[in-house]
Amino acid sequence: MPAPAVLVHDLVKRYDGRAVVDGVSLTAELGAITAVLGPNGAGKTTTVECCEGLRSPDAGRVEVLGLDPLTDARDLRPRVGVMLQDGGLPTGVRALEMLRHVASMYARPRDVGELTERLGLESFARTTVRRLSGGQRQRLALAAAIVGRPEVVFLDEPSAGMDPQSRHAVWELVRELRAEGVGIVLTTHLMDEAEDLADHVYVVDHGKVIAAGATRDLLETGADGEADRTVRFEATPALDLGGLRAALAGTGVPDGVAPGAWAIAEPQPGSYTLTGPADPATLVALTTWLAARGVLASRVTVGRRTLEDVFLDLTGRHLR
Ligand SMILES: Nc1ncnc2c1ncn2[C@@H]1O[C@H](COP(=O)(O)OP(=O)(O)OP(=O)(O)O)[C@@H](O)[C@H]1O
Repeated sequence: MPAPAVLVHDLVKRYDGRAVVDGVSLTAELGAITAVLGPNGAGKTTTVECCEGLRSPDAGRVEVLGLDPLTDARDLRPRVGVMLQDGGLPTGVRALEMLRHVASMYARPRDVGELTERLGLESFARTTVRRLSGGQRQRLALAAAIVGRPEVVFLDEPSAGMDPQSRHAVWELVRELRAEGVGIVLTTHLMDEAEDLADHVYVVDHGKVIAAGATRDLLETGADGEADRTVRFEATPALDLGGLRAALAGTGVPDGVAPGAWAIAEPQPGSYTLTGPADPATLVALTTWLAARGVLASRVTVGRRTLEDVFLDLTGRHLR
């Protein structure tokens, strides 16, 4: 069996005695998109930089294509593409010149013209890197990361600062790389980016993996491991949750259930979750109770978690 694209086992990285990566383990396969999702400062970039050979771990093991990013750096260089968060590009050269130069360093580069068109680089091809906008720099950095046909690509916040059109062009290209068998690891704090793109997600918080799995499983499984039937809705803040709990008693199972069977929470002002034996009568009871108070709920969903919900359920905090 070929080695996975990336294998991280019990990685620890400390700065000034503080573990900013604290025992992270993850596997990213070839031909798949793996997202490392978490809020700012969670340790995503540090983890990925250890995989890129840019930082040395304090403990744990990191392998890329079965090799050590530090001691096998020379072997890995032509096989791995890296897009750094700040672009990491030389600033004095023109955009297209730089891309051509990078392409010339590889044995079998992609067609620079085609890549330029796909990522909309023509409009700033002759502009020096220093004068590019953040989004333009990101697109150029992506082109430079993949022009050498790498087997593994690391993308750190790939669509940060991009307009929606560029973002979709980037996502499209990333999906194509996957279809070609490339292993893609991306860090992001954008839950829609992870949901739309990733086959596997690792949710990281305070240097630890707090949830991991196939994206679909994470979204469909509740905190208790059963199929998620949590009812979520938004409405005016500070509703009387005791009153709502009483109204819901008697819905949910044929013989009725005790009020205590429902866990009702308002994790953020105006955002509510009802966890319990949801059935069709639950929604009737909920909306009837709200209507009696003149409250119009929005975003009423049943069992449709987003990655934001996953994070909120686990930490009680929003991702951003
Ligand atoms: N060279 C460094 N020296 C000291 N602390 C650092 C260094 N690099 C990162 N940190 C700290 O480590 C923590 C994790 O940073 P990291 O960049 O890995 O997080 P992140 O999840 O990628 O966040 P972001 O999305 O903001 O980049 C942060 O608290 C950061 O301030």
